[in-house]
Amino acid sequence: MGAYLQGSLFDQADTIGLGPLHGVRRTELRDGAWIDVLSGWLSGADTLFARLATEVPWKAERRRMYDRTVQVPRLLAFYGADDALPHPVLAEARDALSAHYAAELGEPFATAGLCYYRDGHDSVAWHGDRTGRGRREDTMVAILSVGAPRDLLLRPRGGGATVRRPLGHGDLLVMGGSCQRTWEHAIPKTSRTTGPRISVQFRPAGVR
Ligand SMILES: O=C(O)CCC(=O)C(=O)O
Ligand SMILES: [Fe+2]
Repeated sequence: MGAYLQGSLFDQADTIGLGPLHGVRRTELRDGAWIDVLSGWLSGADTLFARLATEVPWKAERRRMYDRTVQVPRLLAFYGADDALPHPVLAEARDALSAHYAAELGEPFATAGLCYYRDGHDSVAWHGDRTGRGRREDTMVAILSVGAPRDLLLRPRGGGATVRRPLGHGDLLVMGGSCQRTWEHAIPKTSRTTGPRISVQFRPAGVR
């Protein structure tokens, strides 16, 4: 609670709305991967966090790990290309991203995956989004983060220095190029006191 209230000092706007995308800054990573970052793209992010936290039909999933099933350490929701998103600003965000990256991506963002990290025990382990075409082809995954910041870590698959970007309060990070094939990303657990965070990942059709 303390951390969440402290966080909200950074974003006291009540009105939920998106800024322009032209301030996005690209960082080239090795091996044909890159990330684009825009801090505070969405204003009213803490208000949106509260709406999503209560209104999204969150699912706690279990996954098979070798010979046992384990609880996935975050809550999940998935919206396919034809599903209505849980807040109109998310459709606006998806469409703005599709327009901004149209020439480079060659197709629109279509689906939205949502993750809810309730506290520092929630996390996502090192992975690439490689279930679909991201395994073979360059693509993009755009992440909009609301609520308290958590560190997104990226590291090259072949070994090398880790890149760390704290994301929360309406920040945008886009992973592009070969990022899902040649790099991995994670949201590590943290023992620091941290408020809850929700991330929204926009992906083209056939990328997971
Ligand atoms: O929460 C995030 O920012 C990352 C989530 C993620 O990597 C995924 O769901 O594939
Ligand atoms: Fe991912």
